[in-house]
Amino acid sequence: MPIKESELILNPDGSVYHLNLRPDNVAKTIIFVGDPDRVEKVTCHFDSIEFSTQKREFKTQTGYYKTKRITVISTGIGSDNIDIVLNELDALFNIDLQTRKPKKELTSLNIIRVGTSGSLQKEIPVNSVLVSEYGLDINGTLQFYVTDKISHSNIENAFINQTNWSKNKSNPLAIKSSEKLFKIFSNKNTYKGITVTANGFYGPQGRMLRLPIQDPEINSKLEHFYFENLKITNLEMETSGIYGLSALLGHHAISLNAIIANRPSGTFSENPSKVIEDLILYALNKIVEQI
Ligand SMILES: O=P(O)(O)O[C@H]1O[C@H](CO)[C@@H](O)[C@H]1O
Ligand SMILES: O=c1cc[nH]c(=O)[nH]1
Repeated sequence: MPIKESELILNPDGSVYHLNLRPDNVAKTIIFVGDPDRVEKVTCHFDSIEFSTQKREFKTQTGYYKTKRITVISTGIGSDNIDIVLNELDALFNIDLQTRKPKKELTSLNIIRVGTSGSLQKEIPVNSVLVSEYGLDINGTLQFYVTDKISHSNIENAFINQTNWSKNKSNPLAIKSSEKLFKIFSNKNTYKGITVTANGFYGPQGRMLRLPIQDPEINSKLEHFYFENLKITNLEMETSGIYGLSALLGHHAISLNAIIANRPSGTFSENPSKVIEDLILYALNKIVEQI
């Protein structure tokens, strides 16, 4: 049965609904950034750009960095947007948009997030780079999918017990990064760990301005969480969604975090642009050399 028009929505020009992209606009290696202005901070290093478009917060450019065709797309803020971006990107490659049927031969994408994040460990300072070994979803997006084959219940149960996680919050899901990409992007200078993906920047990341939060001790609990040799290292808003949907759809994903805040010491980078710029170049060169 073809997928109905209300489920897979195409624009009059045949592009997918939110991203405004057609299959030939997108490379198989895709860099995700949050901020639409960060797209050009990546593509300014390209040798050529063949395609650009933007709809809402989703800005896309495709071109060549050295010998490699790469697409850069901004996802905006939050896992709700990741749900849109990953489903529509996957549709571009793995659903025949004419017949509206899934293809028999599926394409696996390489997805590299270049994002910013706040460290939860004193010894992971601002201006460092962290590669997320796991994404821990506390925002509920992945709970709408069937995740039992990709989630790690031993980590999730340890998390619920150690944090005395409220039943009123969505159940956490722990999802592993792509082993292939983790090996490529981590090195002796990068940190690694469990990245918690929250559904907000303030209360959901333990920040209190004027409003009290349900668990004022949550960040200290995250900081002290352990499971075997794993620690929770940082907080941001997209990684677990990218890991979960990529794993379910058969794509490889890795999340690279420029650490711009250190929550236990209360510090913020004096020059966040520099660590992001360095991370962009690091990611581009690894892609060309090893993907
Ligand atoms: O720098 P980006 O990629 O946007 O990532 C982080 O910054 C935003 C919050 O300021 C959230 O999207 C968070 O995940
Ligand atoms: O603390 C931080 C810093 C960047 N992005 C986040 O989501 N949290």
